[in-house]
Amino acid sequence: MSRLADLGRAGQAVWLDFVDRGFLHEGGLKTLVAEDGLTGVTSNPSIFEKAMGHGDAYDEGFGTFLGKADASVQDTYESQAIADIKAAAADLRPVYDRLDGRDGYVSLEVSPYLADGTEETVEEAQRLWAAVDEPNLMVKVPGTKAGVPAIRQLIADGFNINVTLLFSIPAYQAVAEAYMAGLEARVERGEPIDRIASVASFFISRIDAQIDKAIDARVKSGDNEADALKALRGKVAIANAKLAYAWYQQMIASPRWQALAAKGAMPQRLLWASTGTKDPAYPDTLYVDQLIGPDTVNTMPPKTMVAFRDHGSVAQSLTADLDEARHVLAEAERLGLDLAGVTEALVPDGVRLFADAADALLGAVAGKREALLGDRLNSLEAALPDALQQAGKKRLETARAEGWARRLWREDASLWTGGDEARWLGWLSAARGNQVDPAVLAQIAREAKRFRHAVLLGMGGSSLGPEVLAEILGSGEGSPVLHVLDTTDPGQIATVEAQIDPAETLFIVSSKSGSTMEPELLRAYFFDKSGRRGDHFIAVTDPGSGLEKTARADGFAHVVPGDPAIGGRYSVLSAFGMVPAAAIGIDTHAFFEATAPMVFSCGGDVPPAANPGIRLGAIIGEAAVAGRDKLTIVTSPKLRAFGGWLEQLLAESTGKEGRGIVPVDLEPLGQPDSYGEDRLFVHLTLAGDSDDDARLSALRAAGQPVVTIRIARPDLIGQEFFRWEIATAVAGAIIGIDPFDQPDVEEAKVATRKLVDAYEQAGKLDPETPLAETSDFALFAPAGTTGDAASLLRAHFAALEAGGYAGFLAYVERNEADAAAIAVMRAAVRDRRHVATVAGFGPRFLHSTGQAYKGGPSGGAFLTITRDPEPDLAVPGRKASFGTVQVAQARGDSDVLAARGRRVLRVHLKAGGGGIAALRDAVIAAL
Ligand SMILES: O=P(O)(O)OC[C@H]1O[C@](O)(CO)[C@@H](O)[C@@H]1O
Repeated sequence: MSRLADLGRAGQAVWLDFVDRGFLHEGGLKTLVAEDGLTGVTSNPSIFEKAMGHGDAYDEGFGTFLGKADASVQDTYESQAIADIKAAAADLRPVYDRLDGRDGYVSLEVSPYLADGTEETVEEAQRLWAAVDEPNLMVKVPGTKAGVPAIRQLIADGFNINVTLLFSIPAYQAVAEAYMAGLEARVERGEPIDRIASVASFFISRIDAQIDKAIDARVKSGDNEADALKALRGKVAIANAKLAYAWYQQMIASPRWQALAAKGAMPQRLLWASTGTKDPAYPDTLYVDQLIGPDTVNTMPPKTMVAFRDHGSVAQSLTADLDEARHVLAEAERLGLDLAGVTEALVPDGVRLFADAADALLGAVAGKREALLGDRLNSLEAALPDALQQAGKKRLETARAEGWARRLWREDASLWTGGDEARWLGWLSAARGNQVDPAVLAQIAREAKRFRHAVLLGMGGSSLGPEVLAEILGSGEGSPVLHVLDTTDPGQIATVEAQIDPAETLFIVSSKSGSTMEPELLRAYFFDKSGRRGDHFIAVTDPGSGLEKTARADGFAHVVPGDPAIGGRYSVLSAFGMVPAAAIGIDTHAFFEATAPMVFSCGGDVPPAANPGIRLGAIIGEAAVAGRDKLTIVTSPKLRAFGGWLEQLLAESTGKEGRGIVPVDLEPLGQPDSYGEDRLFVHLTLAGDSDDDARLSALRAAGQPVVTIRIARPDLIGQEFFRWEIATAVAGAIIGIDPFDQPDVEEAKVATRKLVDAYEQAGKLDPETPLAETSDFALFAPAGTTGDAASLLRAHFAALEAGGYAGFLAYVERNEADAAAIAVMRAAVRDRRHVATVAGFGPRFLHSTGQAYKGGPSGGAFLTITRDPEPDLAVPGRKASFGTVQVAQARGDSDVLAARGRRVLRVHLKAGGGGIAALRDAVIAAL
């Protein structure tokens, strides 16, 4: 028999500190059992990282999981770890049976991420115990402050526990106490204690590594105790272990333990861990040779095992030279070597090392998952300037070390401002398709087939998501066509009205708050038009809202509740997106299935660098804080509508407190020299769609940052909703704001309401005096500005500085012609002034980008465009028409923008003038 077997005869169990699939499959463990008398195996996150994080030995096992859309990386890793642990448990089972449960164990560690949570540790240990389901399992639990009460409870509950990360005698004593207390609790309940096994894993080499480092530093610096210090090299850890064992012997002899032993309790053996030498100057069997004694375990890395088999020496060393051990520790103290400090620091250090290993492992599994999913997962590439690349990388590393992915999913508000952010994270779980009842969606889909048209009445988060779904996925066969009305523009309302027959139309009134003015007016208008047919109406609103009451009173076909823990702009994967989707015949079940790979890839178990949402968030957040805060959205033609949704998400979430991201959508692509240093381009492209590749390549070549997101099929657009929600939340954390509120939107709403209420009283809006006029338009601006129309326009654009941006806010019908005229103005301003340009139709943008224009980065100059609505439309039960409300909204918002120090010039297009085309020419002339 080998020297290792001699250790067994000396009373010390030999365990292997290693697990690997190939080794197990080849019968390596069985051989050690047969030839070396091996009686146990330990694993930890680093061991699994070495086994699984490299090479392809586990690919077959991973494959059965990873190909599935909804397999989490954690589950995938764990399934394989558990398979290995079960295989090792099977190999050790004959030992366990032969020794009647006194040995033959295999250890599996709880997640290192839970080391600070008692309850979480207990739950995780229970879960692993059930998953492995082998009597010779030991669950490994760190002996941290939070771990000790968990250990006590787990022992009381009858689990076998290997306590890990013990470095100091006091920490070990606390654990031994917890073990006894756990057993005593069982005795008190009349439960057996004779089959409960536990070991206390005392780490050796890490202590010497730290102490020796301190010794070497002092010797190098010429310490006058150099010789005494040098004499302690490689001795302190062993001395510490010997004294721990001496305490164990006393404890075992105590009446308290003896009482438990009399009831059959097995002692909690001391297990020497970290017994491979790190310092090549030491004999490689040092931490085996010196620590041999009865009722102990030494778990060895394979290398140490090989070395000991070859030249280790077996003697009862653990109890020998105790005085010498005491002397070593006394000397260490005299010389100021801080053993207590070292052993204390090694605990969090050890937790961190295991967490690092777990991150590396989960990251590696996530990488394999990405490869296996292929184009079922949308891809992301980033061509970034060096500084941004580095900042992003650094951020991902900080985010990893600080556990951002886990904290996000754990709804930890300290990731942001520590305010009420946790109340707004319902969108995380909604992304799995469980916010809205599938049976209700199926019913709506069926019922909607009797309508030819569906009109969605809602603003911002209630309209922009459904618009993307309708534009990109379209209606199913036999289902109605969706029209989105997020406006008060009478022309636009009339255009939609002309396309539908209200008697054959389903109206979906969507408002989370149920109190937003525009959908309320539109509901009143179309309810009348439909002949007050409640059965043609569906309301989507948060429980208890005013809209819910109206809908019930008017006999709406459905009132579908939203989740109050989801803000409007994060609501597309909840009822607000899915009800309209179902109504137009989109298979919502299939949609969530197609979205799932991204949801799982962005999971809390996927470390930042491998997490597509956090990766993107790091890029856009770092870009924003570095001044590249104009996130310029470039889409391939079929994805065009996505920009409108994304604008709201980014602007309303991040644009506040003078910080954040100003999204730039639908600005025509220019030559590289048109752009300043404030851009980050994001290109979303659908396979088969045509892009302006030449311009994009030119931008990349000119050193502009370009992120490219590729989408293989239209139904994968759901993945981008989710990826961007995560990215925006993460960018919010980097920018340092609360990404779930919209503090500056309210002010414009209040200003508008004031104007509308005044109108309801007086029958007219307050008169205004134009600053200047042409035959085409009149100009209005806050007091203090003077000049003719041309000079006012010139001054407006001349004031733009690098890093600023020009806004065109048009309170007109949103149609192709006006959009084209605005695009021409934007391109001209961009090319001449080298600033970003944004545009929005009012009041649609008020519920979206309006937040960032008022509350976000300064430097915006806004040209607000209004006109007298002709013909106007009356709102049932109100004096103010749609047209009046729209003008009030424009004026209210302009006032607030001006009050925020933004430059605002309002152009009112005259009836009978040249309209927006004339304004376009005047703007170009003014540049
Ligand atoms: O769904 P609601 O409550 O009508 O709100 C619509 C939109 O208005 C806003 O509150 C801004 O005014 C957005 O955040 C929201 O998406």
